[in-house]
Amino acid sequence: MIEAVGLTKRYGSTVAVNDLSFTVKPGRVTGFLGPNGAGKSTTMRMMLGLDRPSAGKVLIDGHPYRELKHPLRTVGALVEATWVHPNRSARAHLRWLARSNNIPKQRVDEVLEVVGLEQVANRRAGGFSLGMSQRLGIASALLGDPQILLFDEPVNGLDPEGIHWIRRFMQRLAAEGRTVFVSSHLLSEMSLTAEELVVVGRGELITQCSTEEFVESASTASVKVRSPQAAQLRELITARGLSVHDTDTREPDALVVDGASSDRVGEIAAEGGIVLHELASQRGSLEEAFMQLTNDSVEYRTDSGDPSENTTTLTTAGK
Ligand SMILES: Nc1ncnc2c1ncn2[C@@H]1O[C@H](COP(=O)(O)OP(=O)(O)OP(=O)(O)O)[C@@H](O)[C@H]1O
Repeated sequence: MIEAVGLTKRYGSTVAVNDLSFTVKPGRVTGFLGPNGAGKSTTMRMMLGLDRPSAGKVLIDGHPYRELKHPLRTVGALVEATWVHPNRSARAHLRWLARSNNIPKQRVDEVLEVVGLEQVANRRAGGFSLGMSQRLGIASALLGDPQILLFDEPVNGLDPEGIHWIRRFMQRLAAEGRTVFVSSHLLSEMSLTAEELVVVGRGELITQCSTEEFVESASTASVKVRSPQAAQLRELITARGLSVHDTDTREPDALVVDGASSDRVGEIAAEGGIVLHELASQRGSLEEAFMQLTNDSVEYRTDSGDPSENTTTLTTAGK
């Protein structure tokens, strides 16, 4: 389990992470979702003891990373492109890593097999594709057989097959009972990968909830309806307090009703004896709605008044 408690990181006047508290539980993939610059990498670096919090703490199974007796056996991470000597083979790289961490040599072949690199294990890692390098990075993270795994934007730059593989692989690790925490700036990607989400915007927590709940709240529901009696239908719907507008293409016989189900619109039409030619639920773009949510929910406010106070605070509006 990972616990962030009041985690804060300031770089001069920039507040990269502000009073962030959340919990990541084992047995499921938890997505760490936020637009670029939201503070995800900074948070992950603090989790791994690579950066020191300005305030607050992160506990890994109850301990700060720096106090872990066997860090590699507790947490595995893929946080940035793994450095590999280009002339070294994947196997040699992993053996070197295992040796320097007192991990038995046979574990190297196990992890090579788990990530599907056994066929290319003796090839120079310098000639690996991005997808293969990611697999090698994951093999390194798995060397110590850790129960906790952190991945920072693992699918960036991968082709669809590579993305699919990583997604399935993370789900498999979670199904084995591990704690899997993975960052992304794409809600569409996280909605396919993660069961639980920790959502951040400009360093602050927006929400922690199930992916299903978040997708539901982030996407705007509307209904498109086409009728030869559109004007009459518009009146009936408006009279019931619902908001109606034209379609983007301004079709004369079509209307869009916001925030209503197709059932409700169909019932209203039936009550008025109105003929319908089309009745279709529509979902706004998930990504657009998410950007809106994360942009709207936080705003930067530089404290004025006291010039000695060189901090930027973040205010959460509309929580
Ligand atoms: N070493 C640093 N010095 C100064 N500012 C930093 C440093 N590292 C991060 N920041 C700032 O902190 C904020 C959060 O950055 P961070 O990289 O953690 O975000 P992110 O959510 O991981 O975004 P991305 O997906 O773009 O990497 C940004 O405004 C960034 O410019």
